[in-house]
Amino acid sequence: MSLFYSLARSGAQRFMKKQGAGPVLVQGLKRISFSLSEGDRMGVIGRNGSGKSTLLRTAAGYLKPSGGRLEVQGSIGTLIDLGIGINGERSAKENVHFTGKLAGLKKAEIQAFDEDVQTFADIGAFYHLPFDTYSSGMKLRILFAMITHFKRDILIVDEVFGVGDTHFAERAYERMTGFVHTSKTMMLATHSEGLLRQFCNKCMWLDNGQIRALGTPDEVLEAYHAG
Ligand SMILES: Nc1ncnc2c1ncn2[C@@H]1O[C@H](COP(=O)(O)OP(=O)(O)OP(=O)(O)O)[C@@H](O)[C@H]1O
Repeated sequence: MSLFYSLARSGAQRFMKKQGAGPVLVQGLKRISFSLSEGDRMGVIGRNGSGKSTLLRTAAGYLKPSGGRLEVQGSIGTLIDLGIGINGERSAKENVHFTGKLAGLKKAEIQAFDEDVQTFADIGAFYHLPFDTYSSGMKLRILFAMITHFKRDILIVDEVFGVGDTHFAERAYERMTGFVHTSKTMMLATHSEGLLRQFCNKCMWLDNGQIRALGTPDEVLEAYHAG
């Protein structure tokens, strides 16, 4: 599949129009082709701007491929953006209850969901204040606790761990290990070779929106370091 970002409403487009040029498009992905089976955990590596987030967002269904096709079977849990699916004017507690209701949970299950998120996130009284008032690390704690509460067939995680502190990273790592083993498939964009080796059996190296290498983490990391 391929993906172009359209800059139709941007200043760049207005400038190009004055020059008599056509629509401005940025190619995010170029003829990407891969398949993952149950049990596969693929790490996605590459330099800044290489297309990792674009690939994950497309796989999660937030972006539609401009060409080609995407087939996904199973429920998807994502940790891609620290705001997606959250009402910023509501507290974490209210968001948890809303998400629980939307997922069709019973009252006791929502209560358990609430307690789990509150305990794991450990953000004190902020749990009752609007989400928009949280720091990035606090948002990560809440969202991470929320998505890992549910069992999912497919887990798609972008490099968001960077905003968490060491204390959170240690606990998240532990919870993630358990969670990864209950999900069937995972995609993880990361700059951390530790995470890659710990959680992944496959690795994709993206360069300028294209696949440079696809194989085991050891094979791909070797190629990546060789340049
Ligand atoms: N909303 C957007 N509109 C236009 N172009 C975009 C948009 N988002 C990303 N791009 C472009 O798509 C390409 C891939 O970006 P992407 O964010 O997927 O890279 P990345 O590998 O995740 O980078 P990083 O490691 O910095 O997070 C880049 O050229 C970027 O400028």
